[in-house]
Amino acid sequence: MTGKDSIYAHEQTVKDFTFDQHVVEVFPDMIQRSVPGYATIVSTMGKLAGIYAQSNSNLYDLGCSLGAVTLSMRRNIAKENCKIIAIDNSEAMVERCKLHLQGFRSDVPVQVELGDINDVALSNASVVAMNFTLQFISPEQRVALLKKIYSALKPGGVLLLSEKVRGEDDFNDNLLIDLHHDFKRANGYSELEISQKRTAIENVMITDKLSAHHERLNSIGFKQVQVWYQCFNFCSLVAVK
Ligand SMILES: Nc1ncnc2c1ncn2[C@@H]1O[C@H](C[S@+](CC[C@H]([NH3+])C(=O)[O-])CC(=O)[O-])[C@@H](O)[C@H]1O
Ligand SMILES: O=C(O)C(=O)Cc1ccccc1
Repeated sequence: MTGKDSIYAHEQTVKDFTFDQHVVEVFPDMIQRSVPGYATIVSTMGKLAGIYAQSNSNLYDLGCSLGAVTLSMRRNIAKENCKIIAIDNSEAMVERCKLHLQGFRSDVPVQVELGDINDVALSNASVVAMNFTLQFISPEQRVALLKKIYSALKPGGVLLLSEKVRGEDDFNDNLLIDLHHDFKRANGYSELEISQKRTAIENVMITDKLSAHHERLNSIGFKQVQVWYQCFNFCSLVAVK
């Protein structure tokens, strides 16, 4: 059903990256070959959701794409009366996500919604997952979104946040970028693909330093902020209310 990512294989006038139908068609291959440890991150976010899920609460997957984290969380929820709400603002993603989820059975209800996570209301949450989504939110909207998430979380609830990060200084940023590009080369991406993709995401994906994530989450009120995964510039952390 889905194919190999060759979106930037041919020289082109590179436009800003969007999550359109072409991207949907190759998304599983793209993310797997672009994010070191993606499968581990998704499965571990499911396990963490299983640990932190509370009975009679909502679990959110914000920027759900094809629902990988939703499926992983759903496999691990053992508490009663939990509901997963998966939200994405790409119509193409949401449509494919709904089809994808129909292929699996579970007693945990899932609601897939088309919406901008900056605008949707969140409530009664024990788990909020954002797997590589915050980096696509404009920097000036990030604090407001994280405050909204914090308010929606029940005591003891968690934010599961994965992000591509900027190195702490220029030298280390370039080191992480070089190591990531080696990873992409090893996964079959050409120099042209790597460089054109970099141009495409330049204006739409603004990364923060890991230290900035810590500072922002602490200042919003999260009690424990723990990085549980890092490979090159890809991190995942758990922040408890
Ligand atoms: N304002 C917004 N509102 C809602 N969705 C948004 C917004 N901005 C971007 N998105 C959505 O966030 C997703 C980011 S991909 C997440 C991978 C997934 N979590 C996974 O575990 O496979 C990461 C990547 O491809 O780098 C896309 O589907 C966007 O449409
Ligand atoms: O494709 C890349 O090289 C990226 O760095 C983009 C990216 C970042 C985080 C998750 C998925 C894709």
